[in-house]
Amino acid sequence: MSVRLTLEDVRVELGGNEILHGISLDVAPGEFVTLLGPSGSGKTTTLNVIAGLIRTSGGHVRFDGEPVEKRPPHDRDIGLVFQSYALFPHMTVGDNVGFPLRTRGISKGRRREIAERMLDLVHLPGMIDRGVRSLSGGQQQRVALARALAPEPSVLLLDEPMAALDKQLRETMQIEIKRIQASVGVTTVAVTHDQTEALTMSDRVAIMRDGHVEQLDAPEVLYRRPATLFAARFLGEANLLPVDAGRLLGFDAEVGARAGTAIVRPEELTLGERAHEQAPRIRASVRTTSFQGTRYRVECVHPQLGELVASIPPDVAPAAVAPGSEIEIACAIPAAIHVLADVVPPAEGAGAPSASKLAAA
Ligand SMILES: Nc1ncnc2c1ncn2[C@@H]1O[C@H](COP(=O)(O)OP(=O)(O)OP(=O)(O)O)[C@@H](O)[C@H]1O
Repeated sequence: MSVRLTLEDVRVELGGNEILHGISLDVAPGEFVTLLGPSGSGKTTTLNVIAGLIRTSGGHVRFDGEPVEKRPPHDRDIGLVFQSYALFPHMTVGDNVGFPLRTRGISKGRRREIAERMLDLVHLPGMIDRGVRSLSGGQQQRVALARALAPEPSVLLLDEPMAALDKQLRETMQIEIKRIQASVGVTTVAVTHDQTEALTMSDRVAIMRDGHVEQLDAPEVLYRRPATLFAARFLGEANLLPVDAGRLLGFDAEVGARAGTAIVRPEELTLGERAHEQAPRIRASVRTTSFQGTRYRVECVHPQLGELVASIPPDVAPAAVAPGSEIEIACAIPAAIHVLADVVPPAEGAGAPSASKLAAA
């Protein structure tokens, strides 16, 4: 039932401007791919192209190799879940879930049967006769998902499905959606600008930037081996440190490239006393420390490297990482640091913040 979804060099023009500049994506049957990127990078436009709601000006959209770009939305066999659930408020839960089956001429009895099965799947058993107005936001979102899945679509599209939920509920629903998607095995593309959400739900994440895909990879690969500075900074925090003549500046340690930018994640830095004797180290002064439950996030400043962020296990004495103190920061395994060869670190690296995280837009 689930299909291979392929976008080949897809271009879109809106209002005289090219918005998508050649998007290529290959989503395997049953795979969950999330489009992640800042506001305006083209995530929603890409999703709308797959749904058939926006016309392409070039390239192809294929389901199992078959071009579908000329097919209207209702002829594409797609399930859609939006941020604003778009449930029919005057209908019962069951009628909402069964709605897409009505237009396919499926009998009332059969619709009820399918709706019951779908409501079990989304963990809302016994809710079939409830009015949707009486449901919480999270429950409404489950109904929207049940409705999208009821016709057994070839492709499921999720557009910021969690945006209207509070943080705790969002985290529960991310795991729930992943569970439901995996059990149904439907090819899925989701849009989000929440990196945790992308990491939690997806088999692979496409980082989008200015109407193109910057990198498409498994979350672990994106985090450990980002292909560009943009990808490194968009997903998680990164200390971007210059590498010159094969050595990591400041730490004076040998790394795996002659010149470029080292992507040093906060957890790759630790307190000197916790590292092995030979680990290269620097002295830095602590600017701010925040306790985050499982780690201390320590922001410090080094005269040559600028601002650095280290993630320290929570069992250190708070005084050891107190703001204003001078600490020793070690880089435990310099050889394991990912270096973008021949990529010049951004100018802000010199004496200014080098640890950066693009705010989720
Ligand atoms: N109908 C339109 N006419 C002209 N430009 C448009 C239209 N719709 C979107 N755009 C532009 O296309 C670009 C991509 O928009 P899109 O909504 O796909 O981005 P996005 O990554 O989903 O952003 P967000 O996270 O804010 O939803 C933006 O610069 C936007 O201004």
